[in-house]
Amino acid sequence: MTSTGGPAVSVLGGGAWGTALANAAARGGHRTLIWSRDPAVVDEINRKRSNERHLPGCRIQDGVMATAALSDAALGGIVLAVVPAQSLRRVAEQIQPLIARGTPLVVCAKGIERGTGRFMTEVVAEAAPNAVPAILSGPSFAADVEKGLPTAVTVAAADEALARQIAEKLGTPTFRLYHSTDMRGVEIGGAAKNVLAIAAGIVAGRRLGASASAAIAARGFAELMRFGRAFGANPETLMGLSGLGDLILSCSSSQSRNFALGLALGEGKGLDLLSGKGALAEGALTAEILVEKARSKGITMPIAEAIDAVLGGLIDVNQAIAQLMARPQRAE
Ligand SMILES: NC(=O)C1=CN([C@@H]2O[C@H](COP(=O)(O)OP(=O)(O)OC[C@H]3O[C@@H](n4cnc5c(N)ncnc54)[C@H](O)[C@@H]3O)[C@@H](O)[C@H]2O)C=CC1
Ligand SMILES: O=C(CO)COP(=O)(O)O
Repeated sequence: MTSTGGPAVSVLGGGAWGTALANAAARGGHRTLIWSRDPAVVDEINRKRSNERHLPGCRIQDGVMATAALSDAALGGIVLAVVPAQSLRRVAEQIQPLIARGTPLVVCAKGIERGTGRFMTEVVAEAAPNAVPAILSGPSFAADVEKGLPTAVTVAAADEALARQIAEKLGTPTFRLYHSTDMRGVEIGGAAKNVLAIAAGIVAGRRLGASASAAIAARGFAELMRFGRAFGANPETLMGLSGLGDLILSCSSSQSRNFALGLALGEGKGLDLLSGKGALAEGALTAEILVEKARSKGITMPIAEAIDAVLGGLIDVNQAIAQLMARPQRAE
C-alpha cells in the first residue's frame, strides 16, 4: 500500500502484457491493481483468478485485484500504462485529473502515435502532465514472463534515481530490469522492432531461407539505428535490450504477433488479415508513421518503407522483395 492507501503498483489495461506484468509485480511482493475497461475481465480476474481471453492458462497471483474504477488505479505508487500505443493518449487524458502530481506513469506499449507522430513518453507529457513519464521495453513475451521464464528489459525515466527505483520495484528473480535515462532510445527500440518483425515474418512465410532471415534482421537493425540516432537516441541503448534484444526476439519467433502477421502475408494470405478483431500487431499501426518520421529527417528505411507499402496495398510481397534486392549497391 502507498501512504494514500492505494496499491503499490497499478496496471492500466487487462490484456496479455498488463496481466503478466501485474502478476510479476505481485510475485515481487507488491499489492497490485489492474484497471480494465472490460467488466467481464475485471470479474474474471477477481472471481476466477484467470484471464482466459488475454493470457490463457495464467493463474492470477493472490496480490492482484482488478477494478473498473480508474480513480482507484490512479492511486498506485507506480502506474503502468499497458494499453495499445494508439489508445495511450485517451487513457492518459482520462487519468490526468485523477493522478497525484509526480506519480510515475510507466508506458509499456510499443508504438508511435499515428497522426501526431508523438513518441509514447511525449504522449504522456502532453496528456497527463501531472504524471512523470517513463518507458519500459525489451524482449519479453507476456506468456514467457508469466511462466517465470527469465528475461531482462529496460526501464527509462528522465531522472536516473526514479528509473532505478522503478527497476528495483518491478524486478523479480526471473524478470530483470536495467535502468536508463534514455527514454527516446528505449521507446524507439520497441516501436521500430515491431515493423521490422513483420518483414522477418514475411521472409519466413515465403521460405526465403535462414540467410535471408539473418540479412533482413541485420539490415533492419541498421535502419533502427539510423532512425534512433536522428531522433536523439543513444546508440548504446539501441544496441541493448529494447533495440537489438527485442529485434532478435521478434524477428525469430512466431510467438511474436508482428512476426506472425508477416508470416501469414508471406504465405500468401491477403490484407483482409488486418481488418477485424485479430491479435494486436502494433507494427502494422506504426509502419506508416515510422516511415513518415524517417522521411522528415531525410533517413532512408527501405525495409520499413517496403512493409508500409505492402500493408497499404501499394505493392505485393513479391514486388517488395524484388525492390529490396534491386536497390543500388552501396557501402555497408
Ligand atoms: N503481449 C506481449 O507479449 C507484450 C506486449 N507489449 C505491448 O503492450 C501493449 C499492450 O499489448 P497486449 O497487452 O499484448 O495487448 P492485448 O490486446 O492483449 O490487450 C490490450 C488491452 O488494452 C485494452 N484497451 C485497448 N484500448 C483501450 C482503451 N482505449 N481504454 C482502456 N483499455 C483499452 C484492451 O481492452 C485490452 O485489455 C502493446 O503496445 C504491446 O506492443 C509489450 C511487451 C510484451
Ligand atoms: O514486444 C513483444 C516482445 O518483446 C511482443 O511482441 P509482439 O507484440 O510482436 O507479440
